[in-house]
Amino acid sequence: MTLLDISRALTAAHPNWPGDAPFRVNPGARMAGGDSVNTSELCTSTHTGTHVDAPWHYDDLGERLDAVPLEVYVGTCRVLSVHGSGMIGSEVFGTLPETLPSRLLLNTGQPEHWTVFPEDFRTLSPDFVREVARRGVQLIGTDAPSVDPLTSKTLDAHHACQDSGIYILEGLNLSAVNDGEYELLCLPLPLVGVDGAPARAVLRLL
Ligand SMILES: Nc1ccccc1C(=O)C[C@H](N)C(=O)O
Ligand SMILES: [Zn+2]
Ligand SMILES: [Zn+2]
Repeated sequence: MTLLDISRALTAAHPNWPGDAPFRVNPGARMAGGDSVNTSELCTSTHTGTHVDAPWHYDDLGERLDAVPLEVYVGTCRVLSVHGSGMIGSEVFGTLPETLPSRLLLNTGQPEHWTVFPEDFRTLSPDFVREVARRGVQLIGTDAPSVDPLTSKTLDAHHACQDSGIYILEGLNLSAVNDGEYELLCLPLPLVGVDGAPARAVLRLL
């Protein structure tokens, strides 16, 4: 079985959403220092690297992560390249079939590694979100750090997703993936009561 890892490697140098707590793996016990094992202490924003958003991230009355069914993140998906700049809108509808699998992963051309946080990335127009929902999508994934622009305060694409019954997966690494249909296996950390969580996401060839 071949698995394509589409998660971002989390290194000490992984850049963060501006203002969030920096990603850190601090040393705990060290065998080199006489301890019986090696351990580490993890410090991370829930929105670092490849991660899912729970609706509570952008809606104070929205579901927390533990209320989101895992089935959302596992199953057939389509990977679609939408390289370019600015908002993704109605111009891509013509290239899409009338019926889409439940999961749509957007390859906007982000590189495998971020050395600095990409402040200018492709985002989604609410019209795009509503139209792919109509065609059957229930999860949108993107290789960008967000579905809305960095400075957005209204988070229109996030809310359009919630209104259309679509969940959100962000910060994928699709740099080595061809367009097509795959099985997505994405499992967020089992954190309770939170707004989102880092996830390991892989694609299985169908
Ligand atoms: N940490 C933040 C602080 C302020 C504003 C947004 C964020 C985000 O994490 C955005 C994000 N990755 C998103 O879910 O779209
Ligand atoms: Zn997020
Ligand atoms: Zn988001």
